[in-house]
Amino acid sequence: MFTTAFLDVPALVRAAGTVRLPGSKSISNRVLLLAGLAQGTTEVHDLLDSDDTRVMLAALQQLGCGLEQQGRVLRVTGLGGRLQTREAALFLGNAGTAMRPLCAALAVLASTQGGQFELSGVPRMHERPIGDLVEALRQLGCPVANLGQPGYPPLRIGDGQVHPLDTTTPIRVRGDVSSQFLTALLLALPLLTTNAPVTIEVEGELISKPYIDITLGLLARFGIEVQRQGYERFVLPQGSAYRTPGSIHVEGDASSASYFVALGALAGIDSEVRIEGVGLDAIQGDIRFVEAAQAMGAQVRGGPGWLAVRRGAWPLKALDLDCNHIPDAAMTLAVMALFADGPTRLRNIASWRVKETDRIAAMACELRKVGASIEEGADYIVVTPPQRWQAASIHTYDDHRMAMCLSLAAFNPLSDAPGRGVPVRIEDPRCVGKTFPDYFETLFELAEAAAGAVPVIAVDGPTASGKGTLAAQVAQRLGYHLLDSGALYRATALAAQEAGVSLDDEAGLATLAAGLDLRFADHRVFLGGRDITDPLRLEATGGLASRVSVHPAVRQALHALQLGFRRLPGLVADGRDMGTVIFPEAELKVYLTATARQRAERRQRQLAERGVCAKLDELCADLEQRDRRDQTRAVAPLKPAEDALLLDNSELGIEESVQRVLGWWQQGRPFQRV
Ligand SMILES: O=C(O)C1=C[C@@H](OP(=O)(O)O)[C@@H](O)[C@H](O)C1
Ligand SMILES: C=C(OP(=O)(O)O)C(=O)O
Repeated sequence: MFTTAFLDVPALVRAAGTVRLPGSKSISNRVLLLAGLAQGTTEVHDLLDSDDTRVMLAALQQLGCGLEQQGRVLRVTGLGGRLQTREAALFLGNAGTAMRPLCAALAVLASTQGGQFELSGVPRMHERPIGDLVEALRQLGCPVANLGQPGYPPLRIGDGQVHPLDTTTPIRVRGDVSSQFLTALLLALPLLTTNAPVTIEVEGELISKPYIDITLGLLARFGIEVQRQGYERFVLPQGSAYRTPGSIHVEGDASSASYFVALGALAGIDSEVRIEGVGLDAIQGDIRFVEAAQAMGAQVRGGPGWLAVRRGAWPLKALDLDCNHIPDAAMTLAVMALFADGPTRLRNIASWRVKETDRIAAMACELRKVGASIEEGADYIVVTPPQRWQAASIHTYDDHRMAMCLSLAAFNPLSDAPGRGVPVRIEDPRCVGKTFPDYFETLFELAEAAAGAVPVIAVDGPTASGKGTLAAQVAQRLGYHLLDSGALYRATALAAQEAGVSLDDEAGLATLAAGLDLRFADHRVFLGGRDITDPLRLEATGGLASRVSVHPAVRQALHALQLGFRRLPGLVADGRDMGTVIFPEAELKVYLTATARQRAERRQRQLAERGVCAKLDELCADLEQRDRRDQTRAVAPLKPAEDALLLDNSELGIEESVQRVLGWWQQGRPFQRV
C-alpha cells in the first residue's frame, strides 16, 4: 500500500493482464458478524483484509469471539448468542458495514442480557446518519443514547440493565437514507425470534436494494430463511437460529472490479483486462456495473468467477442511467464519462452525499479539475467530457473510491498532448486501505505508461556524498522505485571474486554482469537468492566496484539492467552516471557534493557505528583517490550532467537535502502544491 502524501500517476495509454480481486467488503463484514453470532466455528475463506474488516475483527475480538488465522482461512468461533463481555468501547473507523449491523446486534444483546457498549468511529463516521436505525431499535425498547449529535454516532448502546423488548408489533425502519439500517435489523433480529416471528416494515422507498439481497442470501447460508413481500415487509420466522455453514467463501469485491472493468473499456486496446475472483454469477449487485460499462461501449466476456474486458466503442458512449442499484460502482461511471462522446447523466444517487464524503460535491470538484464541465443536483450529476485535459492534483477526501476512480483519469489519450496525455496526482493514496489496500500496485502491474512518461529522478555524486540515503528517502516520499546502481557494480565485483574472475578481465566481468541474478527487496539485496546486503556495504567492496566500473564492457552489460528499473509510478536512481549516461532524459538531475574532508568525516562516523575505527586522513586520501579515478575514467566519467542541479550538502542535514530535492521536483511538476 502507498502511504505517501501523494502519488503521481503518469499518463497511461494501455492496460493488459490479470487482476485477482480482494474479497468483497459487504460479504466479509456480514459473514464475520453472522459467524460471530452463531454457535460453533466457521471457516471463512478469502476474507477481505482491509481497514473495514480490521475494525470488525477487532470488535469481534473485544466481544470475545474466537479468531484464528490459518493461511488464507480465518476460523471464527461465535458467541452462540451469549455475551461474553458486558461492556466495551468499539472503534469502527469509517466502516458503515461494521457500525450499522453491530449497533443493532449489540442493542439486542445488551437489552436482553444486560450490557453497555460504546460505538464510535472517525470524524466522518460521526457525520454519517444512523438515526433511522436508532429509532427502530428504540421502538423495540432498546436503550440507545447519543454521545454526540442526535442521529449520528458516537452512541451508547444499552445501559447495563435487562429490558423487555416488544417484538409483537412490526418494527418500522426508513429505507431511503441507507439500506444498511434494514440490513442491520435483518442480521440482528433473529436473536429475538425464540417465541414468535419478528416483522420488519420499510418506510419510504428502499435504496440500494441489491445489498438487501446480499444480506438475505448470507442469512440463508447461516440457516435463516426470511419471508418477504418485495422490499417492504420482511418476516423472520419463529425459532430463527444462526447455524454456521461450517465453511464459507468470500467472492471478490464487485465494486472493486468496476475499476478494472473501466480499465479494460478505456485501455484494453490490444488485449483484455482479465478479472478473477468475481464473475457473472456474483451475489453482489454491483456486478450490474458490467451492463452500464457495456452500454458505454466496453466489450465484456465473463463466466463464473471471472470477467474479461477490452475496449469496444471509442470514444465511449454517453449514458443516462438511474444508478440507485449500484451506488458505489456508479462513481466509476462518472470517471468513464470523461471519455464519452457527450454528457453522461447519473441519476438517483442522493445517498452519495452521506457516504465517506459528500461524493456528488467531491466528484464535481475533482472532475472539474481535469477539465470536465459538471452539473450537479441533490441526487444527480451530469459529466461533460473535457475539451482540454489538465494535469490535476486530486483531493480524495479520505474516500477510497475517489482515489481509485480518479486514478483512471490518467488514461487521457484524448488530451491535447498527442500520444502523451497528462498525469494525475492522487492525494493521500493511503485511503484505498478501506477496501483495496493494494489498488495502486495492481493498477501499475496492468497499466502501461505513455512513452517516456514514467518519471526519473537521477541523483549522482562522488562516493560518500550521501546520495544513497538521499535517493532512498526521496523514493520513499514519492512512492517511487529505487535503483542503487552502485550496488550493481558492487555485486559484479563480489560475484567476480567468488567466481575467481580477475578484476582486469573485462570480457569475463562483462559476461558475469550480463547474467547477474540480482534482486532488491525490503531494503536488502539478493544475488542468486543469497542475501548479500552486508558484504555489499563493506568498504573493501566499494573499492573493488570502482575498479570493476572502469571497464566499458561491464558498464554496457549493466546498462539494460538499469533501464529495467524504470517502472510505474517512477524511479529515483542513484549512482555516478545516472543523469549523464543511463537516464539522460531524467526530469530532474541532482548532483550531490560535499568536500572530501566532510565526506571522510561522515564515513568515519558510519564506520564507528559499525565498530570499525578508521583514520580520518587515510579515509580522506582514499576518497580523493577514488574521486580522481571516477572522474578521469574514459567511459562515463563522474561529472554533473549539464542540466543537473548542484546540491552541496556539506552544511545540510539529510532532511534538509531531501526537502531541497522534493522542492525542485514539485516545481517541475504540472500540479499546484498539495
Ligand atoms: O450493505 C452494504 O454492504 C452497503 C450498502 C450500500 O450503502 P447504502 O445502503 O447506504 O447505499 C453501499 O454503498 C455500501 O458501500 C455497502
Ligand atoms: C459507502 C461505502 O462504505 P460503507 O460500507 O462504509 O457504507 C463504500 O464503500 O463506498
